[in-house]
Amino acid sequence: MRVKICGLTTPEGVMAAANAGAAYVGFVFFEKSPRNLTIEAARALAVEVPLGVAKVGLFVNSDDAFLDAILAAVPLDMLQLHGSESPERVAELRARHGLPVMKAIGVRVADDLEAVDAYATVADQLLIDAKPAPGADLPGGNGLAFDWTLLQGRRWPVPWMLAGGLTPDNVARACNLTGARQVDVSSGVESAPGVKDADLIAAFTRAAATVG
Ligand SMILES: O=C(O)c1ccccc1N[C@@H]1O[C@H](COP(=O)(O)O)[C@@H](O)[C@H]1O
Repeated sequence: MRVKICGLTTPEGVMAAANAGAAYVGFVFFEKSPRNLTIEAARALAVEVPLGVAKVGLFVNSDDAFLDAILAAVPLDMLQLHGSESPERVAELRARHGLPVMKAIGVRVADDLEAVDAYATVADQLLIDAKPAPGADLPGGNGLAFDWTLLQGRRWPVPWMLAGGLTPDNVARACNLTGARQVDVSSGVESAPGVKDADLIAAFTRAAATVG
């Protein structure tokens, strides 16, 4: 089981994630998020991440200038695209930056899964998240789960991660229901929006590790 702890904002949070065995740490570059980082803050965190833990940058419909500025300063290992980027834009960014790209797709009903196939041919990984409520400020990071049974029997040709409303209490059940072998969490390991809790991070990775 591989765990991504997203929305880290402090060195303590980064170390809590690494010590708990996270395979990925996520840094958010989206102004509306309570987890948004400046370039300087992100760089200071990224250089402290232990070797072997992948540093993922989360972007929402970012333009080239913004991505260029971040990537010139912050040593990221993967791009997470969490907006309405088209399959063509995913392919373009993957080629332009030479980094693996993980495309997030929001799901509320079975029909939402139709979009996944188009991205499976251009992205290195897929992230299946809950679709936010209409008018929500954030396209993710809302602590909102979806009906996990929608994923039963689904297979894609690239690795995928499950996200959306995961917590230490529900992550094992979510994985057992969906077959997920990678999970991403933000709100579920926080004591308040944007404030990561080391005990919840450890509890989350422990719970994920119980999945057979
Ligand atoms: O974490 C954020 O602030 C965020 C902002 C904009 C888009 C996505 C964001 N987070 C991602 O959302 C999912 C689910 O998060 P949660 O566990 O339900 O809070 C996850 O993939 C985060 O990486």
